Amino acid sequence: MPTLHTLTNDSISCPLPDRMENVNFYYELENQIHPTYGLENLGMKNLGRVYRNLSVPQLVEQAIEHHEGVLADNGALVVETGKYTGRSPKDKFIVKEATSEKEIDWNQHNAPISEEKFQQLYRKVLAYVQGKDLYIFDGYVGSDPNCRFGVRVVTEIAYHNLFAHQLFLRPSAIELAAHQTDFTVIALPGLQGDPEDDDLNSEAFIVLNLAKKIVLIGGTRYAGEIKKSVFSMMNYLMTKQGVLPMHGAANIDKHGHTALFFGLSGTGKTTLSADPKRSLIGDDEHGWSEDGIFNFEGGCYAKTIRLSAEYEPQIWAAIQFGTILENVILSPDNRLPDYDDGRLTENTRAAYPLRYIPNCAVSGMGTHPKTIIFLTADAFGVLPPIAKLTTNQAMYHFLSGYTSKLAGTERGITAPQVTFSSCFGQCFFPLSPLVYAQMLGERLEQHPETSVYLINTGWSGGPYGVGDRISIKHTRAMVSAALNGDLEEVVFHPHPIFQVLVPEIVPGVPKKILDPRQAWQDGESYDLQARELAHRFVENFRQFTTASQEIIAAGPIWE
Ligand SMILES: Nc1ncnc2c1ncn2[C@@H]1O[C@H](COP(=O)(O)OP(=O)(O)O)[C@@H](O)[C@H]1O
Ligand SMILES: C=C(OP(=O)(O)O)C(=O)O
Ligand SMILES: [Mn+2]
Repeated sequence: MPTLHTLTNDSISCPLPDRMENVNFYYELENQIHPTYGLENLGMKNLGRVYRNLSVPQLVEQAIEHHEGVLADNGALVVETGKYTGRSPKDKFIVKEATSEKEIDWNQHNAPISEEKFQQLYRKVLAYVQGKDLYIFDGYVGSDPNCRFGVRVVTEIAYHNLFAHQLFLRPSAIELAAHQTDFTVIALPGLQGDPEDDDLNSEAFIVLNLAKKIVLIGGTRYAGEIKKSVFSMMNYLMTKQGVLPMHGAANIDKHGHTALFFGLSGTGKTTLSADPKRSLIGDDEHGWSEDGIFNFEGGCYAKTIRLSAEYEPQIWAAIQFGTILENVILSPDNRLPDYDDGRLTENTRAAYPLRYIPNCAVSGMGTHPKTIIFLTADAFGVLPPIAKLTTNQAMYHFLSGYTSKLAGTERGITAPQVTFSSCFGQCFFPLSPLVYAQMLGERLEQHPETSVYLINTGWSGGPYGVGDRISIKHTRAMVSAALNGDLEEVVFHPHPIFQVLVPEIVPGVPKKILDPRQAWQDGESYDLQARELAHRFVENFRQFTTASQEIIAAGPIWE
């Protein structure tokens, strides 16, 4: 009996014997049975089966058939990513060629690789895929129809294709038939690079070729690399369209007021933007154009460590059939996820489409933001949990990007590590932070009604190890107050060191928490720690030699 998937001779319009002499016919026939969907244009030959835009159930079936994962009792597909359970920034490279050489801000985040080494790696890719089954996802990034790019994601494993299907924008049948690729991601976790021969840092590689519009990923199964390399590509391409690309979440209320939440990984973009009182536009990557803001993606990638139905009910409920759970441990008793188990990593993740969040903004678009929130996880525990920023302070803090890298998201980070990450995500931005900062400045000038807040979702009452992480409950109360106008009548006082404006009261938040000095047992230790952080801010800001005096003066007072 033929299996469901096998085409029989009967299903081919012309029976074989009459066309035996026609060599082309065999090619066509082969192509009908095993279509390659244009992969030969990438130089890929002698492939196995190529699947394009399979449905969610088909991809889940394939993943299970190939032992990539198992189903949890809540319906999610649970996979393990092996050695790499987070992003590996040291393994990311940008090909240095005539154009990128001039445009890219070459620094520790944007490391170069030669064109020659890229070609060599590409030849390895072509050799590696021979005889292999591959999955294609053809879709889009950019929810604004005027600002979208066709993306093709070619993957070796089914769950990576499901990830692309859930995270990016899916085409309708008509769009799929006319799909054009603007850039391509090829993810082959089984292909390991050779650090010496290929000029890499390890066996893992994420190589962006901006000129050829190709991303090569190998040696790592962590799906976040697919998402964030597409983001890096967007952060390069969008500026050319006059769109400010942003590492931030967005949601909108019923009056059409949009809020943006900038923040480095782990600071709370996904958690706080999923708010039952507001419609989620997107949890991670947006563009700000002349018309308003729009999501680049069509799905979310939430952290699930210690996830609770009480504090993150929407994310909890989004974990269902079609969702991918990465590195989450299943309880052997009931096959339900044990979100408290960080045995494989602290960076356990759930990937699901936006529409799994009730009341989401399906268009993925919003108005010009009324409120902008910069999220920071302060491991020193000295920044106020909420403060209002003047425009110059907003520019200062956007360029500084002070926060902590939290455990797990990046390889090698096991405890909060203080960092200054410009634009709250410097590792994803190929151009100089000044380019993005200038675009933000222009927008803030055009929209003077926009309020900007700095919210510390990190520590309070002492540094990491001594103080506690501010509770989600209190942070949510502060976010709500900032978004629903509750703070408009409140009196603000400038912080003596950081100068940012601290509100006297926030409904639902104890006064003691609002003043960070009061939250510490010993005020003098607080002052010392706060001054140390202020010093770091000032030292870090020295790199921005072209920033205006007003912006420089908006930073913390150190002497
Ligand atoms: N006060 C807080 N605000 C936001 N998130 C918090 C807070 N305290 C703890 N968390 C936890 O921190 C993590 C924030 O992660 P996430 O929202 O995914 O960050 P991002 O999307 O910015 O990478 C979640 O695991 C959340 O449960
Ligand atoms: C996927 C990531 O994004 P975030 O943690 O910002 O949600 C990441 O940084 O790897
Ligand atoms: Mn997130």
